[in-house]
Amino acid sequence: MPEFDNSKAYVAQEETFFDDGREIALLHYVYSRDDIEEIRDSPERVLAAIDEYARTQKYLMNVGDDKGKIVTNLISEVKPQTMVELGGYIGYSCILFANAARKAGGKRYFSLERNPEFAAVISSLVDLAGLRDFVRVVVGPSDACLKRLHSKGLLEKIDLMFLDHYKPAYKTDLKLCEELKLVTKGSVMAADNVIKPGNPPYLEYVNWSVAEKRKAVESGASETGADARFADRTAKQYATRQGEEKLGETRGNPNLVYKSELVHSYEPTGEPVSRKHQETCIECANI
Ligand SMILES: C[S@@+](CC[C@H](N)C(=O)[O-])C[C@H]1O[C@@H](n2cnc3c(N)ncnc32)[C@H](O)[C@@H]1O
Repeated sequence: MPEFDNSKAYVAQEETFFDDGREIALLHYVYSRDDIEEIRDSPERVLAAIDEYARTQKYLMNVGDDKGKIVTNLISEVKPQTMVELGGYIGYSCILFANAARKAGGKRYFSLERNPEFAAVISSLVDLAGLRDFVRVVVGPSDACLKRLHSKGLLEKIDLMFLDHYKPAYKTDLKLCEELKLVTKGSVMAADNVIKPGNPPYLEYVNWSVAEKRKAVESGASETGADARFADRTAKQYATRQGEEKLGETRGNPNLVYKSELVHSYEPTGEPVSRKHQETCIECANI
């Protein structure tokens, strides 16, 4: 893996690192730039302006340039007609991946974001980037959004899904997509942060055999709360706004088998201390 280029590092992630007004401050930062007219309709320049904010003002929990490349490479390979992301935040991954998916001949990019304020920021920046006709920003909890899009016939199959939202919901949302037949043969999943901070239930699930999954279904084990293996900080990351998280109970489709690959990369800060922890991974799983 090449060394991290420190000149592009985001500022450090402090104790409070989102939902303190910085998302709206980002909008003011972008729209008050002298070069706003040159940025308009250019996804690359909008991304550069977001990166500049996160490098000079405040940290943003974006996928960033390095990990982003893993997914844009996957988009070139998979050429998804329909791509879905779970967790849009301020729209960085949305603009980066929707631009790549549109270039690869795709039809639609759905960005699912629960926080309505963040969703409004995504919409504004997507519009600025000239991607309004390609991207649909959907506001609400991912499971409810997926069910609604499916029941309205707006989403029938997911070719590529980027999971980057509430970590304990990765597994339950994947199972929901299986159950609704949104994820089926040929679908590819790219899951962020599966090693740091880690996602044991998701990794376990995509690596289980059909027999192991059937056994879990038969045991009828309940999954309505965060798995005990998650650190409190991760399980309660959005608790200030959401209170206690309730996960949907889903059976999934135990007959699907995933091929998995772990890809190492860097957080946009280029930090932390030891090399091992510096490496974060995107889990790419396809059926
Ligand atoms: C790490 S950020 C996403 C970053 C974004 N993918 C990027 O790289 O630019 C996680 C986002 O997921 C959202 N989120 C958390 N739980 C969610 C849920 N259950 N459904 C939808 N969005 C959720 C949070 O509000 C937050 O904006």
